[in-house]
Amino acid sequence: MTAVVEVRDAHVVHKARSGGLFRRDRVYALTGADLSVAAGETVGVVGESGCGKSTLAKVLVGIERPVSGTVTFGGRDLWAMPPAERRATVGAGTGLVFQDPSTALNRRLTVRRVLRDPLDVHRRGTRSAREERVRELMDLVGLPRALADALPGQLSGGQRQRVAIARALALDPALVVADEPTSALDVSVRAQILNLLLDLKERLGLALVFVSHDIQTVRRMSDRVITMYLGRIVEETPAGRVTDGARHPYTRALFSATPGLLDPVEPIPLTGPVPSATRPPSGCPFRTRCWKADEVCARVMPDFSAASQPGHRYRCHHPVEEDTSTRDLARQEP
Ligand SMILES: Nc1ncnc2c1ncn2[C@@H]1O[C@H](COP(=O)(O)OP(=O)(O)OP(=O)(O)O)[C@@H](O)[C@H]1O
Repeated sequence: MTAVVEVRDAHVVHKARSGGLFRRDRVYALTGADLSVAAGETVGVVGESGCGKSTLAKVLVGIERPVSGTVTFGGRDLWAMPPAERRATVGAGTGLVFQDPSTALNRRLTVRRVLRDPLDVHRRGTRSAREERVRELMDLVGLPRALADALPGQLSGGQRQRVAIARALALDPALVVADEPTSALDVSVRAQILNLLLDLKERLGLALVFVSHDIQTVRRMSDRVITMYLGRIVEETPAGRVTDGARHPYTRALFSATPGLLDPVEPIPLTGPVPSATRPPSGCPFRTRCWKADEVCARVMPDFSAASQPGHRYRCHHPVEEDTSTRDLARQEP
């Protein structure tokens, strides 16, 4: 499968926000990330708060520049392009759907204006072709055309998120990144928005990256699941295997703690806090909370190993045996 977007060995480092202990503290938001996403596939990204999910999302759509590493879009190095070309490539080639449509949409612009804006900026077609495209986009996301002149404040939360999705699709992007697209919505409309995203991915052949705290939803939505911990991708698992086939102890623990599994598994408790991203532990970052860690884990960050299934890889010195039930894992001494 040809990759729509490919990230290689990407590092993102921030200056710590004020309030950090030291003014020169650095936050290691993304460390050595490798990921590629192909047309027609959904890649889910999971991990606890602050592990770098949104940073990875921003790197994928070219709004965060890694301090090192490459981002290749449609086979071309994004950050080697002249700025105007990069803006055009990113603007037309990618769409980003944010968590909260109330803040992502300008309150003073009608639905029509919101959807026309990217078409105007990128000078797509004639005036009447743009009007036609607005109608097409509204149909695509299931918004009644009668709402074209409504302001965001006159819409429901679900309708606002449909507008945001339509705007992300306006220029026919190859890649859509949805960062927590349903967490600000009423539970009753979440499933509709998720189904809409999946349906659009199928119909338009999109590469879809789906970031969420809601692990169950990620599992259901995705073909592949990326597990992140303290800025690092620690496992990439075919979605059907994450509950009982994942090899990284952290992925197992994360998914075992998910309520609502069809086949409930014994929860593996995640003990202790996530260490600070300004001072990540040496070696494997998960070692301070891992029941399998030894002195090798404290010294060496493991490389990726391939699991028996294609598309499944993990970074761990002491991986969980394949298809071990979490019941057995939970019985092991921490
Ligand atoms: N602009 C910034 N300046 C300083 N630190 C930042 C900045 N943006 C992100 N960070 C830090 O980088 C790390 C990764 O943040 P990121 O938002 O990518 O995590 P996340 O997994 O998306 O978190 P959440 O699930 O809470 O949204 C965190 O420690 C965060 O505090």
